[in-house]
Amino acid sequence: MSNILEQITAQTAYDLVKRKKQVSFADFNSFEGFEKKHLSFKSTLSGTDSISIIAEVKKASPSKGVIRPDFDPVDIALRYEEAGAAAISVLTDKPFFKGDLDYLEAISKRTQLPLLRKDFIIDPYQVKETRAYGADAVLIIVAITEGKQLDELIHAAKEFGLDALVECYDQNDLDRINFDIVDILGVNNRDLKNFEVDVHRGISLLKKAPKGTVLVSESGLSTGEDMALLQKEGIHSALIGEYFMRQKDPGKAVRGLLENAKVEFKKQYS
Ligand SMILES: O=P(O)(O)OC[C@@H](O)[C@@H](O)c1c[nH]c2ccccc12
Repeated sequence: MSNILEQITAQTAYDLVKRKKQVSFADFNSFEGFEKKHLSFKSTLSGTDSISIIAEVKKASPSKGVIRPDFDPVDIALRYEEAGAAAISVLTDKPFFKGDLDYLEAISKRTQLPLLRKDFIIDPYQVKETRAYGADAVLIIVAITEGKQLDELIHAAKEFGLDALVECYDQNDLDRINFDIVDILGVNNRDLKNFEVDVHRGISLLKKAPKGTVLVSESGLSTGEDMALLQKEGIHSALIGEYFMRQKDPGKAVRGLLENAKVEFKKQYS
């Protein structure tokens, strides 16, 4: 793995040493997130026949720089909720995505939707932290883990009452997943070596998961055609950030996309 993920993971490991000194593992027990009732990320994604949208709150990305200069995370999340998003993903990585754990906490106090923490998780400390700041689910990226670390993180998620969205890029990643303990699979359509997006590659990988797995197509999605195609292929959910973040009203964009998805599905597949 020689790409941006390596750089981000190295930075994360470095920052973690400092953070652990500021707040200990045990300190998290008194955080408000532990009092919040857990919302099921998994069932919200798979509860309907039509595609569900995980709408992402993301100010910047390594490939695009600042995407949304005028960034009010709580306002964006509330607009997503009102527009019919199924769940909300919140970037918390600071150095590369200009995210913040405080955004996650602030959003968790205002929305009724399940929240996914999007970060580079390499240590059970971060899993507990995810719950402490009010999330319901955590993203676990297979490619930044080694050996037993992957299963340890998935077990930590269960221990702290979180759903785990386990993310793959390729067959290698997929082969490392133990589907006895993983029930939500994400495939990133974006190749992190050259940032190219291929939705079809993502779909074929997702379809290799065992029956009953909740399937999430991630990245580079923006059209009703994309949504209709995913729905036809039996993919439960689409994770979308940049497209919404570039629209003046991200809520209106979610509503529009859900409507276009229906129109396209009818037009092409029924
Ligand atoms: O903004 P996009 O292209 O709609 O993509 C959203 C999401 O899939 C992307 O942010 C993402 C997918 N996997 C990640 C892992 C870490 C950080 C970010 C991501």
